[in-house]
Order: sequence, then structure tokens, then C-alpha cells
Amino acid sequence: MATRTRPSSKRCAVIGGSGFLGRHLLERLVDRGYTVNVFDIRQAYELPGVTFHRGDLCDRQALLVALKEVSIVFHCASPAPASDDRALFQRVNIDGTRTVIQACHEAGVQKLILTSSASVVFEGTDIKNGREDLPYAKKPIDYYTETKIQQEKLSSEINQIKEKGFLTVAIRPHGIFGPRDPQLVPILIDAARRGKMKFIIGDGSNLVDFTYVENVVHGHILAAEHLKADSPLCGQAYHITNDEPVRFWDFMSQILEGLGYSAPRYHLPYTLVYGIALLLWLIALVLRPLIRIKPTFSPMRVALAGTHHYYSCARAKKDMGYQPLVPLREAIVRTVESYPHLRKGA
Ligand SMILES: NC(=O)C1=CN([C@@H]2O[C@H](COP(=O)(O)OP(=O)(O)OC[C@H]3O[C@@H](n4cnc5c(N)ncnc54)[C@H](OP(=O)(O)O)[C@@H]3O)[C@@H](O)[C@H]2O)C=CC1
Ligand SMILES: CC(C)CCC[C@@H](C)[C@H]1CC[C@H]2C3=C(CC[C@]12C)[C@@]1(C)CCC(=O)C[C@@H]1CC3
Repeated sequence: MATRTRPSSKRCAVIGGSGFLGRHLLERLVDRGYTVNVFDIRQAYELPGVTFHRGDLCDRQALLVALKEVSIVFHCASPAPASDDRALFQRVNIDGTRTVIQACHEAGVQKLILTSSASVVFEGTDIKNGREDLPYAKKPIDYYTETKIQQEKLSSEINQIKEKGFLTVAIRPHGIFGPRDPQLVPILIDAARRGKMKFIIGDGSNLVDFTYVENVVHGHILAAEHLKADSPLCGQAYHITNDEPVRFWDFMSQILEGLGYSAPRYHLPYTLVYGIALLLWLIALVLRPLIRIKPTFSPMRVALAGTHHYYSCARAKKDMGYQPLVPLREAIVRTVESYPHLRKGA
């Protein structure tokens, strides 16, 4: 085992710190007086008070350098769900998380805060006010989710092994959005620009959680600060949402109209759209060796757009005093303002 110096409780590392959530997280950590090491496969920016370590989280030696004298590790790296690359998810989310845990143990890290996802319990059918004790999805909606389940199990199991001497907790956000998000708003606007946002899938009444990135960050920091040997957080998972479920299509419409695009108006039956999406996905799979096609409306996206899926964050409120800091209305305004380049006509 490597020689250890006692780490400062204010020294932490953010694995995936060049990403959307990771960067917001470390900005807030710096504001709160933490010293931050970033570990990521790419360096996207420079920030005073932050030390960058570029590397692959599957590389234990590279991780050990970034975790030296660190007390808290936030692990929020993952390949993007849209990559749909099974081998990559397996390597990074499962094998890589195992490596992160080993490196934490070797470096004498005390706490690991894993970013999981509320979708670990989602099977493509309605979830209303789902609590953390729902069973993991038996049929996860995609490879990404399949490996997020394994990842969460790994981090929770390791917490049971007391002699390892470090504590873990998993945060399950849902539908993160906000400034610099490379997924939700850009994908939505790309679809609108290509004339694909005219239709509402289903009757449009399905409620969904969309969570502003600063609230997700707040949940992570509260978890780190409340995670102690005798706390109920050890080895547990916590939903972190805006606690304001919203109609999926109202949310999309507010973003679209805020950026100058028309909101979808015509309804299409859910089963019809899901069937077409499934067919296109199968065709894409068959053609994959010849040509790579990525349909905008994947079965996963259709399921997310046409069902209820919102989650209770009562456990986070009770165990760590969580309350969302930014209400949904304000969060949408801030998000829309942050994408001037995606405005219609820009
Ligand atoms: N966005 C959302 O709505 C939700 C996200 N989550 C979870 O939150 C976390 C953060 O998501 P988000 O910020 O959106 O994702 P991003 O893709 O923006 O950030 C992830 C970062 O991790 C990096 N990364 C990927 N693979 C490796 C690797 N092998 N070694 C080191 N770094 C790596 C990525 O680099 P590169 O970009 O080059 O791949 C990227 O910089 C993830 O764990 C995700 O599963 C959970 C629920 C909802
Ligand atoms: C083309 C439109 C029908 C949909 C455009 C918006 C979608 C890109 C997003 C709506 C719900 C989002 C979501 C995720 C990614 C972006 C959306 C599909 C996740 C899959 C990201 C990773 C997770 O852990 C779960 C998220 C659920 C919601």
C-alpha cells in the first residue's frame, strides 16, 4: 500500500470534473473553500485553485496521483448515454468504478460520493413518486442504465466492508439540466431545427423530474458533509430532484419557446411512436457494420418522453436536510439565457 499522510477534510477530487455536472460541482466546492483535484480523460478549462490530472479512470496508477492526500472523492464520470457502446460502458462504469474504489482504498480516501442515476429503477413504464427502495430495473432501458446499476451496487457493497475504512453514498439525480449541458437542450434544439419537434408523444400529461444542475451539486455536497461512520447515509442511495414534477411536454415547450421555437402541438399515440422507434433501432443495429445511423427518437428517448417518471426525495430531506435551492421556473429562465447561440436565427 502507498505511504499516506493524513488527508485534509477539505481536500477533494472530482472524477469527471471536465464534464457538465463535474465542473459545476467543483466550482461550488472551490467557493466553499475546498481544495480540488480534477481527474478526467480531457481537460476542458483552467480554474484557479483547481489542479488538473488528465487520465483514464481505469488506470489505477494515474488515479493514485490525483487522489494523494485527498479525503473526499466525487465520482461523476461516465460515457455519454447516447454513445450506446456496451463495451465502453462496461469498461468505464463497472471495471473503472472497481478501479476507483481500489485506488481510494490505497490512497486512504475517507468518503466516496458516487453519481448514480434515478433511471436505475426505470424499465420504461410509469414511476410515480418512486422511492429509493424500488428494486433495480430487471430490464434496464439501455446499456448505460445496465452499467449504472452495477456501478451503484459496487459502491454500496464496498461500504459494508468496515475494515476498508471508507464510506460511500450514491446520489441519484434525474434529468439534469442547466448552463453548459451538452445533452438535453442541444439535442432538443437540434431536433427542432430539423423540424422534428412538432409532435407530442402520447396525451402529454406525463409527469417527469427535471433537476437543475445547482440542485444536483447541492445534493452531492450535502451528502459528502453528512456522510459519517454512524450516519444513515452509509452505503445508501438518494434521489436528488427539483421536487417539482412537471409535464414532460410542458418543460420541453418552455425551453423551445424560450429560445424562439414553436412548441409541439400535434399528438401521436405512444405505442405507435415506440413501435417505429424500436423498428428504426433494429434497422440501425443490423446496418451498424456498414453505416452508423443514430435516430433522434430512440426507444429509450420515446419511453422517457411518454411515461411518468418522477421520484420522491423525502429520504434526502430527512437524512441530509436537502431542499432544492433553485425552483424550476427560475432554473428554466437561467438555462434559456445561457444558450444564446441556440436561439432561433442565431
Ligand atoms: N446528465 C444527466 O441528465 C444525468 C447524469 N447522471 C450521471 O451524472 C454523471 C455526470 O453526467 P454529465 O455531467 O451529464 O456527463 P458528462 O459527459 O458531461 O461528464 C462526464 C465526464 O467524464 C469524462 N469521462 C468519461 N469517461 C472517462 C474515463 N474513462 N476516465 C476519465 N474521465 C472520463 C467525460 O469525458 P468525455 O466527455 O471525453 O467522455 C466527461 O468529461 C454521470 O455519472 C451520469 O451517469 C445521472 C442522471 C442524469
Ligand atoms: C428529441 C426529444 C424527444 C427529447 C429531447 C430531450 C432528451 C435529449 C432528454 C429528455 C430526458 C433526458 C434524460 C436523459 C438524457 C437527455 C434526455 C433523454 C438521461 C438519459 C441522461 C442520463 C440519465 O442518467 C438519465 C436521464 C433521463 C432523462
